[in-house]
Amino acid sequence: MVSKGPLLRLLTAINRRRMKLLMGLAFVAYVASVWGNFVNMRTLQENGDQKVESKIEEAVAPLREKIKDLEKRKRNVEHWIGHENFELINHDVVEPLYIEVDQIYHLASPASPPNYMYNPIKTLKTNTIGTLNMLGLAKRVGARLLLASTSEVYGDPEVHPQNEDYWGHVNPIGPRACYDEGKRVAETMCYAYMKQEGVEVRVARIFNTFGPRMHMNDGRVVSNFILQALQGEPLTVYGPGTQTRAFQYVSDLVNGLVALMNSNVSSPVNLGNPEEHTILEFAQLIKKLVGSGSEIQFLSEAQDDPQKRKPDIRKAKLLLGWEPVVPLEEGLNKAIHYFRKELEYQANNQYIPKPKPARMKKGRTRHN
Ligand SMILES: O=c1ccn([C@@H]2O[C@H](COP(=O)(O)OP(=O)(O)O[C@H]3OC[C@@H](O)[C@H](O)[C@H]3O)[C@@H](O)[C@H]2O)c(=O)[nH]1
Repeated sequence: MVSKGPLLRLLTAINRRRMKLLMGLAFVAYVASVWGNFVNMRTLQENGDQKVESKIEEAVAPLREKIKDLEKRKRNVEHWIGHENFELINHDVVEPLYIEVDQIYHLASPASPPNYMYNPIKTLKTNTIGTLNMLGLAKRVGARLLLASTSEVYGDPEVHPQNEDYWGHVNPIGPRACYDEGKRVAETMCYAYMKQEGVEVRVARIFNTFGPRMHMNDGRVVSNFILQALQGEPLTVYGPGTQTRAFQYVSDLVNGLVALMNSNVSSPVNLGNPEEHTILEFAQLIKKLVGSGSEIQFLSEAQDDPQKRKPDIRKAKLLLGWEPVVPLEEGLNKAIHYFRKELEYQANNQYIPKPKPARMKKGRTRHN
């Protein structure tokens, strides 16, 4: 999810050859995580079905779907492919990377709770070994590194709204810990490299963000509710829906990341929209904007789900001159439009297994 404006402005401002590699690296994150999921899926399918020959076709079908997912993710950057200053590199940040860059936007990591919990060890490796590799690269080539940290470093907060001085309230062995603690130690690594090696670091604590080009299976609340509302399915609220979140539109986030990268602020900065809603209010708003007759269904509460979250963005306003400008409903309408198109795209590009030909046995047709 990128906004053309600030990135293109940036392209012209910085050495073109090196910038090209930076752009590639920025997308490594996302390609690596999709690729990781693809490989996991392949391993699971191979292990689960190897004994039963007749099940192979069945096992391969979801894999084919996954390959299509990978292609779909490539659609997120297709408008950049062919641009003279853009290069897409397929690389897992858990492995060292040797390239020449000026700036590194280190965005690698799944960010959706069901995705980062799906393979917690890989989430930990990406945020720990991956961050060490990116810091090592920054040190070697003298690049500045921006870490995409998260509001989840505040855990289930006891301070509201959350400002950057708050140390957080995280369960270190809970289901979210792979991400929360992974990002916390990633921040620690940034400041160790800054103090010991003089690496220039920027740390953005990103609050809930949404927008076009999210994955249909992302699993976070915005995409879930919109897709459910568009398909007339119940909107699944976890727990009573009294927990709160504040959602920012993706272009605001991108502007904030670019402003932070090019600032002289090395301490962590919250980037988020402080307009806070309960999840139940949010479900009702999405139903209204979609014009959907879907029910609201209450499911059991997610373990360690933060009960309140709202960014204090005074620091970003003061030091970066940044604040979100896209109103929630305007952003949601853009996301609704995108997901409507994605559903149409999916309907027209589905993998449909070929029907098996009917076999003849003793003169009569047998259907399998
Ligand atoms: O279908 C759903 C999905 C989610 N929810 C609830 O909606 C709230 C928001 O859930 P999301 O999964 O969208 O995201 P969370 O706020 O839990 O985590 C996010 O925090 C900020 C970022 O760093 C990450 O994008 C992500 O970890 C939670 O209370 C969750 O329980 C539902 O009620 N129904």
